[in-house]
Amino acid sequence: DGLAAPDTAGLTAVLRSAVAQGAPGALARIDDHGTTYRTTYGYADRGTRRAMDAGDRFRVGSVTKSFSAVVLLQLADEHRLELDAPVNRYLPGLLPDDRITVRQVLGHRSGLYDFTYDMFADSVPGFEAVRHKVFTYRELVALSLKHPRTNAPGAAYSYSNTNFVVAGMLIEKITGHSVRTAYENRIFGPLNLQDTFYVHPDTAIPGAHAHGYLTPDRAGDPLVDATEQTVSWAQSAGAIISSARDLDTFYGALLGGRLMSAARLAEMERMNQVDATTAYGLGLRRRDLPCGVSVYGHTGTVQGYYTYAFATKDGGRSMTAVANTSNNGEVLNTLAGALDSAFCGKQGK
Ligand SMILES: CC1(C)S[C@@H]2[C@H](NC(=O)CCCC[C@H](NC(=O)C[NH3+])C(=O)[O-])C(=O)N2[C@H]1C(=O)[O-]
Repeated sequence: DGLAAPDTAGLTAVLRSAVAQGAPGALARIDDHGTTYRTTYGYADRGTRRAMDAGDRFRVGSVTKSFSAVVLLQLADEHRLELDAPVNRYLPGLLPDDRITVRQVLGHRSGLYDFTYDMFADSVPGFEAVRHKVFTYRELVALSLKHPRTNAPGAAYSYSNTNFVVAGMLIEKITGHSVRTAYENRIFGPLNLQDTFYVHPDTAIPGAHAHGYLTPDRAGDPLVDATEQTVSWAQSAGAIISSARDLDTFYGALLGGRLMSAARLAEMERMNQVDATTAYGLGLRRRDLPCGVSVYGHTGTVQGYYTYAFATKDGGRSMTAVANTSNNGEVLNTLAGALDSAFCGKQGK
């Protein structure tokens, strides 16, 4: 594939910087055509001072959106769903505009307002108010519909968690099962993702895991251990738990064409430009790196955890990097450097 060898020293330096900027710890794993690189820095648990381990499980946040999109694209392959059909064909009366289609929802082009803007305007109080709450999908959609749409259906890209709450409703309506069952039967099981779980509404992360620490809005206030939460505000938009090994396996299999037909994968990868270096398809981001390599995957931000999980277009090389803090823009930006180290090598410097 002509890629430069991964710059593992550079990758470790990225993690060290993230810790210097406020993350208690960080981890990264590269799977490159059968060769695995692992690196960690700092702590998984500030209380016990346990060191971060590359095998630690964590909350993946919006990386969940790729899993939800895969299930719906598989249903399209099975002729049980049409991407250009109105959402309201499958969920009559749910949305106030019959023109909003499944494809627009999966591409963040529906115009549905993102209810998390209000929910997390004040980061710590907003989190504490919902960390143990259990929402129904309809309650979350109702929070969105209190606001006008951000754009006419299909007219613009406007990222919104509401879209992937609707995706979860579509999965449950069309399959007749919970999203948990759909994820397990269609992705977790077939790919043997032994570190990957959908435990909503339980709050515990099974097995060895990194604690996640929410950075408060006010400088100097203490970090908040956000590890235990239902993530019910996100569910099919952000509640999956996984590991770097499993996310590398998932995006390697997805981009390697093992989870859906080539035609559906091409639709997932049909991108709308978001800014100079990123684009969005259907539950999938593309990031264009300085060395000319484009990688495909998703980012995740959930209280306590930042995730980058990306792979080359053929799935031959994948990388997952995680810092166990959130609400810290410096750390989020620094962690993006893991992509350059993993896919551009030393030339990425
Ligand atoms: C588009 C994103 C960045 S936001 C979206 C989703 N995460 C959320 O919607 C959580 C937002 C609040 C998280 C919280 N921030 C605040 O409370 C700020 N007041 C924090 O940092 O812990 C996810 O994950 N996506 C990211 C993605 O897709 O990369």
